[in-house]
Amino acid sequence: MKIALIAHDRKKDDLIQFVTAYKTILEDHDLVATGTTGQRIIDETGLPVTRFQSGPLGGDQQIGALIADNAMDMIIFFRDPLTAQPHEPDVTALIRLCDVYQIPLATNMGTAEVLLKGLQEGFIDWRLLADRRK
Ligand SMILES: O=C(CO)COP(=O)(O)O
Repeated sequence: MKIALIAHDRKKDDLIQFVTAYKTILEDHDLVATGTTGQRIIDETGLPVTRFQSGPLGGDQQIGALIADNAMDMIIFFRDPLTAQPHEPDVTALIRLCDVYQIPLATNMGTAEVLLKGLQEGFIDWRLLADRRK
């Protein structure tokens, strides 16, 4: 499965903690991330990650484009609900595309845990039936 990992600045420590805790699940999958988040995951967990642009520079939109191409299976996006983001429209657009294309999306650690445990149990296997371009 192709999984996107994204965190706003004040949530990056939480995401690193989460990725470290679930490394044994995540290492079996194809990971992508926005720029700064991806670099921290690489540096601090050793997992291979394909990095896109930083969020404010278009990274959310690049990941959204993969959703529209049916090339993304799950989004884990630890948003900061208490800080205004300069690229809020991009964040909203990414979340909207998850809803347009029925892509599992977690915006906090509680839901992310459920999604990864569901992934491990095969609950997301229906994505394998999707018509994939990549
Ligand atoms: O801003 C982000 C998501 O909207 C995350 O971008 P970075 O991973 O580059 O900090």
